[in-house]
Amino acid sequence: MIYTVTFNPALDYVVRVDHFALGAVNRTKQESIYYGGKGLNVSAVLSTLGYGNTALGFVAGFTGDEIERGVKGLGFHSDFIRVEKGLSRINVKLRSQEETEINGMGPEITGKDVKQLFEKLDRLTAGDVLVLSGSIPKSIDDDIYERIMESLDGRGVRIVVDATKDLLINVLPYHPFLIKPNNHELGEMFGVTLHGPEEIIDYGKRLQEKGARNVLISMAGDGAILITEEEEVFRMGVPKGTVKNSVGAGDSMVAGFIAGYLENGSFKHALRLGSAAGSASAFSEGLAGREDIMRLYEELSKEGF
Ligand SMILES: Nc1ncnc2c1ncn2[C@@H]1O[C@H](COP(=O)(O)OP(=O)(O)O)[C@@H](O)[C@H]1O
Ligand SMILES: O=P(O)(O)OC[C@H]1O[C@](O)(COP(=O)(O)O)[C@@H](O)[C@@H]1O
Repeated sequence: MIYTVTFNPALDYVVRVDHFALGAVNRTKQESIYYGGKGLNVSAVLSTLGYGNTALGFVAGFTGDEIERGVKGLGFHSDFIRVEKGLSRINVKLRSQEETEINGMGPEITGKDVKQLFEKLDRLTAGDVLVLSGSIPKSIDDDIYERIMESLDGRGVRIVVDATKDLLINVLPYHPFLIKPNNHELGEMFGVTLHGPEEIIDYGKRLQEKGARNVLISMAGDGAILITEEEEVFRMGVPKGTVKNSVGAGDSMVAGFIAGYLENGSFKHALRLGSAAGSASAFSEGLAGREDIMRLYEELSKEGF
């Protein structure tokens, strides 16, 4: 089975404003709401690609009710824990001259709530895949992903972590199967700004030295670099297309990578399917559909990637 965990699900409120002006009244030209949060996006794209999975996580308040109701239509099974204090987030994604995001804090999760999550995770067995994705609410210590990995250590569960800073650094000694920082997040972890592929590969390898098995570094419109546990380095470009909304591109890439790897165990195929899914979502208003992903997969193959 594949499980995803989203500590901080969200309603993504995507608004388009012509020439956004700070400190003035702006009016939207277009607005949409999506069910978001990194793990939920991974769950949705996995199910689009034919991989059934269960989304775990925490929801609260009326926004949490709506997330719980809405994801029922996205093709995966959900098993959320309802928490009492606070609200699930509404994350604002402002589309104007530039893409600006305001991501909320999320509800208050107690020790009792976290215990319930550990009970659910205790069902995982050898061969299962677990995706730990996204930020955590302020009420939780940033060793939580590490504690989850520690509790599953030795069970043969493949764990994928898509998080930033300490949340990610702390899990590395537990040998996650895959981590997916973007190039900016990779630089931030080491307090540097990275220029060019050589530096990115160098710093990616440092994460491997700290324990990660496979490191996938996404670089938005510049594609991605994969450093595998077999000491191979693959580079991937992007297909042609017009970006409509890049929210969820990284999550789609993670889902495509997992689906591709589970299909035949090939890292090259996983990277290509992950990249096709990432770009297909960047070229869509919401998350990508299967047809678009497969079309871009063929395009990347034809271009020799
Ligand atoms: N502007 C874009 N054009 C084409 N593909 C893109 C674009 N933005 C993202 N992608 C695809 O999605 C992947 C993940 O996007 P990225 O923005 O790096 O992730 P994140 O959202 O985690 O920061 C990229 O590696 C690329 O394959
Ligand atoms: O948990 P975080 O880091 O605040 O991110 C949450 C946001 O990430 C997203 O899952 C999108 O992530 P990506 O653009 O990195 O794929 C949004 O749906 C959500 O609003």
